[in-house]
Amino acid sequence: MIQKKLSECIDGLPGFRKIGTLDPIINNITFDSRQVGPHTLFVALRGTQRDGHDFIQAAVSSGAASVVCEEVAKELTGNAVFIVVENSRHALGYIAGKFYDYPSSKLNLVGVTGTNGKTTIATLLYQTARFLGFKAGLCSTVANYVDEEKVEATHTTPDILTLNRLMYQMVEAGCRYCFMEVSSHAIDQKRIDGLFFKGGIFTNITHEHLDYHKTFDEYIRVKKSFFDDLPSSAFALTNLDDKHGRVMVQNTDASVKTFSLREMASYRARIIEESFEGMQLTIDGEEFWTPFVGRFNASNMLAVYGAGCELGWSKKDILVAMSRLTPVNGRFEIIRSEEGVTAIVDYAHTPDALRNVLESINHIRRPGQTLITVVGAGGNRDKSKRPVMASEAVKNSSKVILTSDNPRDEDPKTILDQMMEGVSFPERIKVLTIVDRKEAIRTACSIARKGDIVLVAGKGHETYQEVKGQRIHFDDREVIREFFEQQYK
Ligand SMILES: CC(=O)N[C@H]1[C@@H](OP(=O)(O)OP(=O)(O)OC[C@H]2O[C@@H](n3ccc(=O)[nH]c3=O)[C@H](O)[C@@H]2O)O[C@H](CO)[C@@H](O)[C@@H]1O[C@H](C)C(=O)N[C@@H](C)C(=O)N[C@H](CCC(=O)O)C(=O)O
Ligand SMILES: Nc1ncnc2c1ncn2[C@@H]1O[C@H](COP(=O)(O)OP(=O)(O)OP(=O)(O)O)[C@@H](O)[C@H]1O
Ligand SMILES: N[C@H](CCC[C@H](N)C(=O)O)C(=O)O
Ligand SMILES: [Mg+2]
Repeated sequence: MIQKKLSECIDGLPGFRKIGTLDPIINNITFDSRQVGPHTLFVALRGTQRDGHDFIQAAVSSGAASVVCEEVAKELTGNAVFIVVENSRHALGYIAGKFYDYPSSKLNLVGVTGTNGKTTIATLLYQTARFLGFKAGLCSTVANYVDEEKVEATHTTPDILTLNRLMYQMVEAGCRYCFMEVSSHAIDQKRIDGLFFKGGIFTNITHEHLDYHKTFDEYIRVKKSFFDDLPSSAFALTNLDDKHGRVMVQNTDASVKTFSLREMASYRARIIEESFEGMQLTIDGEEFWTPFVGRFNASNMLAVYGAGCELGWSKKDILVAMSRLTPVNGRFEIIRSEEGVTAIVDYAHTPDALRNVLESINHIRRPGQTLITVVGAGGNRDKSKRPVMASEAVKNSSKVILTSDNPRDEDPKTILDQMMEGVSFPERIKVLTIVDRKEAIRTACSIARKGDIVLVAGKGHETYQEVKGQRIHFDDREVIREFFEQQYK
């Protein structure tokens, strides 16, 4: 167990005011009053729903040894030592690093940001590093890994305490590398404050999370601030095929490197051949086969290659490793029926991802093969993407079944109505709405004939459906397999 004196935890913290004379032992840090016990340092954060300052008394009553906060209420009772700071979130990042002895500085930490492709790139980098014989860690939407030990993920980017704890474990396990997704929520909420990055990768930025960021400009500003804050010792690898690729790195001190499938760049690739089995690519003049499908995945592969080169790995070794990579859970996962139907489960939950996946399928499918798309949109999330996702689905598919994703606290029927608003009247003939996702998937599979393709989009690796605060077991792949097996009997 880590134990430190409070003075060690806050040593060097800029501009704090201490109230109290004691220097208690700290063996736990939390920002949740419900997790407080003796020797705990409680950090009060102002959140989106609640204000942690309202729980200071509860934390102190539960025995908190110290409280970091932005203001202290006069009527508080107890004998905790107060550390008053200007910004508690920033202080938390600093203290978390200090408490765990800055594990990120002992790893080569690479952060991947962008609307789509983060999980894919971070996971493939982790796989590549391990293939090359290095111990490595991963922080991703699907799962976290401390070398080969899996740690369940709750967020795309965990909070800063969890991150430091995971990285501390990675260092203890002998890891040299850590690959992590950096979500825009995490940047905004300072969940990555105080981390030492060796590199940053930008994938793309398109419509997403406007419920949180309000405007696209603000979403861009937040993503860009990740690169603005990178040190000069880091690399910033950006995608020139995205309209905002150059803007992202225009104010960074990091060494800027670029990748592109279209124009001159530090790292370039070309697709030679594509099928549902994979792609033949050339990268840096070397030809190789990858089991991934779609132009967007060629871009992801190139980012992996570029980052590997920036980390000093041998080009040949990277390419050998990359040809052996295995697909990422729930990303373009193919399930074939005995009847000759191809079902594809994919995590596309943004308009751009959906368009990309559909375009990739359309590029490969032959005339006569019908494409049936099953898709929904999450509740308690960006409402403005709903009609756009429906419109993309209808534009690029033969038939569409609109259904529920994770409705969360919303009425699933209302979400479907909002999706329908993106479908013009003449096109509505192509669309069915079925609220029950299982029924929607089964209907799509039963309409499909030999050679047809069913795309089930939005939930990918997820093994649950979130309805009114409850997670009910649900797995798109299970539903498809079960249907295909019954059909064959
Ligand atoms: C909107 C959002 O991002 N919320 C995240 C945020 O919560 P918050 O700061 O708003 O918390 P809050 O509920 O307002 O509470 C404020 C403070 O009071 C404290 N509190 C509260 C109650 C109490 O009794 N005692 C107490 O101390 C809370 O612990 C918190 O510190 O910080 C929490 C701790 O890190 C997160 O768990 C929480 O994620 C929620 C569950 C969530 O759904 N987040 C999603 C949107 C998210 O973060 N997604 C991104 C990107 C997804 C992508 O890949 O596109 C991700 O990185 O996963
Ligand atoms: N480079 C890319 N450009 C556009 N779309 C992509 C790209 N890579 C993957 N996708 C699409 O986006 C979906 C999500 O991919 P991935 O999980 O890698 O993204 P992510 O950025 O981690 O998403 P999240 O924000 O939910 O964590 C994939 O299932 C695929 O449909
Ligand atoms: N990280 C994204 C995932 C969305 C996945 C989709 N299935 C949904 O629930 O909307 C979010 O939390 O917004
Ligand atoms: Mg992800």
